[in-house]
Amino acid sequence: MEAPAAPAAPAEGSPVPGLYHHPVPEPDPVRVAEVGRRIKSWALDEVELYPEDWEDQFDGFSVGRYMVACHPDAPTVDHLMLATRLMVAENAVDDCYCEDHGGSPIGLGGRLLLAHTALDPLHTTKEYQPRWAESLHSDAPRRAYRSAMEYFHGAASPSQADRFRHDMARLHLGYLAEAAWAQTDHVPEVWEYLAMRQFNNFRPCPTITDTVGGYELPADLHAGPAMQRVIALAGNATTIVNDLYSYTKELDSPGRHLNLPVVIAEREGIADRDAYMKAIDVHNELMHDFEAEAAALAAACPVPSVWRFLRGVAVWVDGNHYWHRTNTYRYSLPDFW
Ligand SMILES: CC(C)=CCC/C(C)=C(\C)COP(=O)(O)OP(=O)(O)O
Repeated sequence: MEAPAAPAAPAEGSPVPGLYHHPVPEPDPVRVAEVGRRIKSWALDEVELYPEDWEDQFDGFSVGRYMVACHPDAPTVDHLMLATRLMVAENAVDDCYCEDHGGSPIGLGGRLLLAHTALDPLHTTKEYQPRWAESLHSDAPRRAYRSAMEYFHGAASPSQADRFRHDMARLHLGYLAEAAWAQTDHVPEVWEYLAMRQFNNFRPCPTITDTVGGYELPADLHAGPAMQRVIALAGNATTIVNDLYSYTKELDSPGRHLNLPVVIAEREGIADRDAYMKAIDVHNELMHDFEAEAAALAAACPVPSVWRFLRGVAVWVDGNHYWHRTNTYRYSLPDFW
């Protein structure tokens, strides 16, 4: 039995002015602490995720607060841990293969494909199978994906696991397009950037909301075009939130890092501030469309698992905004107001 939550002190951080969003209740501090304790033990003892000197960054990521805010309906901390391990593993791949911690666009396709086999296993001959199995222990991203997926399989149905693998393949495709453009120093048109970011996207996180909530949205209801549109709009809004909150972090990082305001400024020839404001408008339109389409789907399909899933996605969207707003260790707003 979990102890009742003490009232949490409100977290700091200001929202992007003019950004359409919904505030969320402060995440249960007892759950946040327990998820934080368990994820550290998993990262250090089970998958040897990071060296000691990355500990501050791991703590600064505040993944416990993130996942508790995004999944308030998780029946237990074990359910929350499914999402938390995957979130940490996804960020390990992004950091170690693509970005901050030794990542590079060069050779990314090979690294991502081999890591993807930790989620979608190789089926091959007896001679080659053991070499592949060993490879899953050979670096931190693969150890993390392998272990997080093993736990996920313990709770997800086959179709929920397959949905997740499909979303991860989409994510890896998005990473590859971003890397290809970085290699050739290409700035895409705004719509092309938005297409890339629909794949290099938070989508794999909200779409596990039913597994984390301990129920299942049946595969055919997930696959319907109206549900697919709702999920895509939600994923796109959450990902533009990341572009807006991480704008200054990305400007400070070496080289040119594409994000929506940067691409709008460059391709539409407008000032940085105006481009940032336009990116806010893009986000707000996506959010309004997401909410309108989700409401229409809920009205057209009065099935309890559909309603709960749509609510779970909406709550994930709000929790994601909360985490970006309050993560002042990682993000700060530009001086545009
Ligand atoms: C957790 C997950 C599935 C992430 C995949 C996509 C991703 C890394 C983001 C949407 C975050 O984008 P970015 O790499 O730009 O993040 P930071 O700005 O470094 O926080």
